[in-house]
Amino acid sequence: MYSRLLRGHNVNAICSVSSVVRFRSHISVAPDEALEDIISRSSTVRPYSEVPGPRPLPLIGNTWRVLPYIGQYSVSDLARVSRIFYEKYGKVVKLSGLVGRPDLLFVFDCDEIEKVYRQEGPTPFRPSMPCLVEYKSKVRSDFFGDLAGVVGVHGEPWREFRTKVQKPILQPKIVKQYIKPIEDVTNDFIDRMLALRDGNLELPEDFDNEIHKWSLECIGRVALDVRLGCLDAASGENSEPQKIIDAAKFALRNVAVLELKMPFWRYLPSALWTKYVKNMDFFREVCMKYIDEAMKRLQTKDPESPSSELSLVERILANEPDPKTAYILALDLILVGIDTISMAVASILYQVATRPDVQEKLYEEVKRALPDKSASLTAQDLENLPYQRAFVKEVFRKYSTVIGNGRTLMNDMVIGGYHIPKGVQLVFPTIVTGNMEEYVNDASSFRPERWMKQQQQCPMHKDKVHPFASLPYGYGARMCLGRRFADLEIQVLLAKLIRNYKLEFNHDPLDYQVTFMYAPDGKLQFKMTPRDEQ
Ligand code: HEM
Repeated sequence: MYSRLLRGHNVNAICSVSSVVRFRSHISVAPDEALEDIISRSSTVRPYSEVPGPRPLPLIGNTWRVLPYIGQYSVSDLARVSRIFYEKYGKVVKLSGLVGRPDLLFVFDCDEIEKVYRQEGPTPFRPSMPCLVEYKSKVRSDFFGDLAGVVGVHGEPWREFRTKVQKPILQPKIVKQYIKPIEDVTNDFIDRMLALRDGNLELPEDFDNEIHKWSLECIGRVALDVRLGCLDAASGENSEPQKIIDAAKFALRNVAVLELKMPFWRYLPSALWTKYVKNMDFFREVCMKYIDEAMKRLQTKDPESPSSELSLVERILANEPDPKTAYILALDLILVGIDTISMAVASILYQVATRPDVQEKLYEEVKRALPDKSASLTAQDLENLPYQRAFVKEVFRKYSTVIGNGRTLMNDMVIGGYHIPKGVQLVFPTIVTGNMEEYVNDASSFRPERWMKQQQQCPMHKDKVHPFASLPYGYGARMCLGRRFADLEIQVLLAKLIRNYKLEFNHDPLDYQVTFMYAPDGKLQFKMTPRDEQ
């Protein structure tokens, strides 16, 4: 829907007006300020047309660069491409002439990123997933109606929905109540890992799929109070949970392809677009089956049940009479909450297994915090793991699972000394900014200590991290809705695993690649040895 609106927006007209004038550098623009006012008080700001970047070819623009066979970039190379853009063109880079979509503006300047984030209004516009927008607002508008959820929804409808649902999902007091359910699921996952090991104590080649099963089982338990059975021995490739995982992966992993590589679905329904719609229909229907069952169970549940036993859906229903809100929220959470955290965990475990010194420090800390390794975890136990928390932050900084975030400019703005017209889509590539020496001291070293309180840091290093260089969960009103649960799930899994087992990776090092997320590409055949057996 919004991409259609933007298509009509004449970026070039603004450029041509502005190109005759030089503006003053680094002026923020008040939201309702007219272009003429900016022009009249500016003398050094450069016009949009002068922003450097790969030159679009006549007629086919820059889309050819990501086309199969002839293009120089592939979607899986997006992290590398971001780095090349920075090295070749500087801190502000324009990728224009993309079929069916506004220009992309890559911003590698953390002060400018901060400026954009800090002045965004109450309804920030993250330009992700126009294909999902099309699906929710057009193809299946009969189902979604006015309540389209948060993912791919913008403006007032997004704000209204998010306001209704975010309290139980983000309140630390409520989130802590899920430590036990998540620990139960995680214990089953670790048992399954043990059972899956081969004669060399190594996990199977498709271990990343097992991580996906754990994350789906966690969401099912937390959001719907249902155990989906993903971790049962019988859960094979034709099981329903596996189909949910495959459908969610397909939906997210084809976004970049549908947007950058094969954007022609906007004009003619391509085979990939038809498959995307069928896949989303399947995903929606199979999830609805479980959500419906959860709703039916609720009707027979004892109203006196303690609040610690409520699922997220129940908490929403307690304040929101329209059950559709709960349905749509659960769908959104399942859609974006499986692949994101699974790939983050794949990356985190790979870093644990390939950094024995760091793993020993993690182990020493968790042994102190949990002297009885079989005792249940408490919120206080997790509080006592500062190095573990810092370790996760450092993995996110150095190997940013989400390679970048973005915002559509809602008003003209000056960025990096250039006048940028509204409608342009800003990309903040955290995979690059989190590794820039200018913003992070000793950026190439992996040092979790940099995130710890001053007294725990090495006196040799003056640790500085620009607060906008590494934002794994985004920023502001639109920040990740599942971040507290994602963090909790990661912390519980690491504590339970490292307290009891040693992880190794005895194969050729893996390269990181972008699927939807940025994660090690290859077989995660970790060797898992019980600590007591050494
Ligand atoms: C480590 C794992 C995860 C990472 C790195 C991550 C990262 C992100 C980022 C960067 C955004 C965009 C924020 C912004 O625009 O400022 C986002 C949005 C979102 N995330 Fe996550 N996420 C993770 C896990 C999850 C999980 C497990 C769930 C659900 C249970 C989830 C649900 C969402 C939702 C619903 C949004 C859209 C929020 C909105 O637009 O209002 N995420 N996430």
